[in-house]
Amino acid sequence: MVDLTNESELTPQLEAVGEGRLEADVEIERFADQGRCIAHIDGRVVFVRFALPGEKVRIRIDEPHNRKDRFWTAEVTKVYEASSYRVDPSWPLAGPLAWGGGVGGADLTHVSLDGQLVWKRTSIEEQLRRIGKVDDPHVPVLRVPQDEEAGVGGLHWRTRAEFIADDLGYVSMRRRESHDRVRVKDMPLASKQVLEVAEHLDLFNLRFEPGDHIRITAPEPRDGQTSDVESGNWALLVNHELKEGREYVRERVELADGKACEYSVLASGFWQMHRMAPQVLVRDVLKLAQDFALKTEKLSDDDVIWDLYSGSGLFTVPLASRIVPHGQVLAIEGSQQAVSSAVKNAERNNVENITEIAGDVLQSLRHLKKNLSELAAPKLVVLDPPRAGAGKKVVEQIAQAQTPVVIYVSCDPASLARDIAVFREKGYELSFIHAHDIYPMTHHVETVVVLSRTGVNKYGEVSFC
Ligand SMILES: C[S@@+](CC[C@H](N)C(=O)[O-])C[C@H]1O[C@@H](n2cnc3c(N)ncnc32)[C@H](O)[C@@H]1O
Repeated sequence: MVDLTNESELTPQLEAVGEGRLEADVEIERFADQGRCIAHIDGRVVFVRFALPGEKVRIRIDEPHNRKDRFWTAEVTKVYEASSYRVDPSWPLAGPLAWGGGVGGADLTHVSLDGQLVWKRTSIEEQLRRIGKVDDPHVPVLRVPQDEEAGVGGLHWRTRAEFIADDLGYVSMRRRESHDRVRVKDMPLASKQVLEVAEHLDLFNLRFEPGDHIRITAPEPRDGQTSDVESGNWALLVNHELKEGREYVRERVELADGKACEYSVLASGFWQMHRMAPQVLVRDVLKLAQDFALKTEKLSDDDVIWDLYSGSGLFTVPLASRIVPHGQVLAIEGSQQAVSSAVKNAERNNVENITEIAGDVLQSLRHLKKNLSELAAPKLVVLDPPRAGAGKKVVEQIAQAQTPVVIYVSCDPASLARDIAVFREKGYELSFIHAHDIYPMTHHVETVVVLSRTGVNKYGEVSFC
């Protein structure tokens, strides 16, 4: 540990400020991962929260700070010279601890919406260069329609909001670096529909058992649906058990052709969180499937598509009905409950050309040739893995199946870059990439990529109007 009583251990940059705390004045150098930026103290890297490149700031080093650590982590306490991207925290409670914040969930709350796009673009490009070995990547990051509007400003996008009950049983959130739970009476990232449901339930004044996990799920109403809370299309879950509302909520995704797919989704399960994300991502996948697979004749409408990590069938249903209406979609998903929803969602949309497998993607693909050989040679693979990515072995299975086109939807640029590196080793080229800011106010971002067998149009032009 750094001996705070020993002057020689405190370099000129470091200052002991009482209660075992160390502070320093630093210049912030560049963006790093996890919503942090990089500074240096005496040659040691420090990852700083709530900073921006080019700023001069005072930071407090997180404890414990061991002399032997290769790097430290820290948080801004004071800004001397601000970046042009700095704004007052849009949600102060999620801002720096020193300014009365400390609850998680909005680590870019100090960054303007434009600055957030720059941050995310830089971070994806950096991972692609460093891990994916992609030369000179250009990754446009698109803002979701309506996120910039007055009264929204990057807030109110979560259709699922989660809390914990404090010692008195009130709805609260955990404060970083402590066991404190801070009672909350608002959640600025929650969609307006979630907040309406919270008001209807008087949620922020209810008492739960201390430590209870509380979740509200409330799909954003779409055209033709009532926005009335009385419609009952929402759920209050405590410790994953339904307390009020519905076990399954209805979600409607409007497609570019003016029609819509209807889904029934387990309120406690996975669904794309941003109120517009399902629509934005489905439209992307369909458009990219058309432009990179159908139009290039790599795929015909009677071919096979794999939809891996398929959840409740968000992509499976429109792929089956719009892209291969005379072929088959093989969907593989690990959660049995999500697969049950997906089967019902296919029926709900009158789609019959889907084969669902409940199981681990890698294991299922390994057994495919033996059990379902007619589905073993897909002309298009769509995959949307969890944060850890698909991994080398899954990528190898896709490559072994001689798949000409792959559409990869990713919520983590680092694992995406790792998987892209493997695809490239196996002869695929990055044909298209862009990203959507479906997690404003956080460092998270959703990237959509097309990989095709070498020779297919690199960085092909696709117009998403
Ligand atoms: C990012 S979600 C995507 C779901 C769906 N594509 C959607 O957009 O609604 C990832 C999904 O992968 C599933 N999953 C995670 N690991 C898996 C594995 N090893 N094998 C199969 N499914 C897995 C999760 O249950 C989850 O539904």
